[in-house]
Amino acid sequence: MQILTPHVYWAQRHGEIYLRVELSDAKNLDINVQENNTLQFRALGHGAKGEHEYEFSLEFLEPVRPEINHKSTQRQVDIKIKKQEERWWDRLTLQEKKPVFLAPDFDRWLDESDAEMENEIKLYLFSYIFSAYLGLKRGYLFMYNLVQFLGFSWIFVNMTVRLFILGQDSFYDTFHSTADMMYFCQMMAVLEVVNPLLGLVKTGFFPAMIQVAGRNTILFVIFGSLEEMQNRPVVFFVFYLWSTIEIFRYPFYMLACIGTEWKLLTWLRYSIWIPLYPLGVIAEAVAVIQSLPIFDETRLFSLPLPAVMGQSLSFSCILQLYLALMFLGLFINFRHLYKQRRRRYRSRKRKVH
Ligand SMILES: CCCCCCCCCCCCC[C@@H](O)CC(=O)SCCNC(=O)CCNC(=O)[C@H](O)C(C)(C)COP(=O)(O)OP(=O)(O)OC[C@H]1O[C@@H](n2cnc3c(N)ncnc32)[C@H](O)[C@@H]1OP(=O)(O)O
Repeated sequence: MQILTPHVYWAQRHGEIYLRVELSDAKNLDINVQENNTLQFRALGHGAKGEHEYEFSLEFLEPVRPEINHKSTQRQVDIKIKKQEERWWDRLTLQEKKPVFLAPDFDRWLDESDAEMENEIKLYLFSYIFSAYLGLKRGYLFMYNLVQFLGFSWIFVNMTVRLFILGQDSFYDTFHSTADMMYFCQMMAVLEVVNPLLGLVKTGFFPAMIQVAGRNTILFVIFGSLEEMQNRPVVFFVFYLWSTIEIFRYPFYMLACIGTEWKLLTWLRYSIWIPLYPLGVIAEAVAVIQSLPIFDETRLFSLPLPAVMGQSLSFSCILQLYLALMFLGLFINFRHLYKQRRRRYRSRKRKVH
């Protein structure tokens, strides 16, 4: 079979070369850049001389990257090649005389200043979109933190006022007076697991997951589903410890969203977890332990077992396993928060010197 050369049209930008090969329904494409910076093209297709094998080679003026992007359509083969260095070329090939099969692709053609203008427009658009994204992200995070701050502040103030007015009696109806708001805040807190997954915040996924899953187990499974637990003093201690940290953490994040920092607030965010976290886990553990006999008695959430193994597995067995997990979770998050604290104060010291 006779080997022919197709018509090839070219255009460039600062970073890439575009080739349009006039071959319809091209098959068996073999396109590569060889070590001598030469593009080798071979394909079977329908060109100016009908259905044939067509081939050509082009030695480029300057080095190009070996990887090639190409697409064969019913009408043509489009090839995109990246230049090794982003620079405008005076011509396409090393040889000064233009190969006869090669011509400018006027559909894509731009001269150097037009290409620069195109780059500037792209850059402008990119920075516009990027700053719009940053604005949206900041707005969303600010609103999220504000809503959580207001929610937890409401819980904290409500509990504090009731404690002052009713004294120890307030321990017994914490759940009925604050549970709706706590449900709302803790459901919203699921976004704290989603945010790092979407790359919106730098928080680690696992520490956030442990925090949210841990609290929601206590709130929805232990307190929410067992009426017998709802008027116990342990609810007061759990809710009070949770809201105490959050009324400092969320305003700290809000200020970070607008690029501000209050030293005292930062210190509180990165310090009060040291006593609060272990106390929180102890309070949560007490709640779990108190719920065990209730789950045994009511058989709520018990898992049916095959007849040979007995009637059913009490949910309290799963909660006993969860108790061990809680201390593992405490260890992981304590270490995480300790590292965050060190990172924060070490980087501050470095900036001062
Ligand atoms: C795998 C299955 C697990 C199953 C779970 C079973 C185990 C259960 C164990 C449960 C134990 C939990 C007990 C707990 O519930 C008890 C208590 O809470 S008691 C009260 C005391 N608690 C605390 O002090 C913990 C408070 N919580 C947290 O601090 C966070 O939730 C935590 C994820 C633990 C850590 O926070 P983070 O990693 O986010 O640290 P940073 O604050 O330093 O943030 C890092 C950077 O991200 C930016 N960021 C983060 N979030 C936001 C936001 N919402 N808006 C804006 N910016 C945000 C932040 O500014 C930092 O940026 P930069 O580094 O630039 O400063």
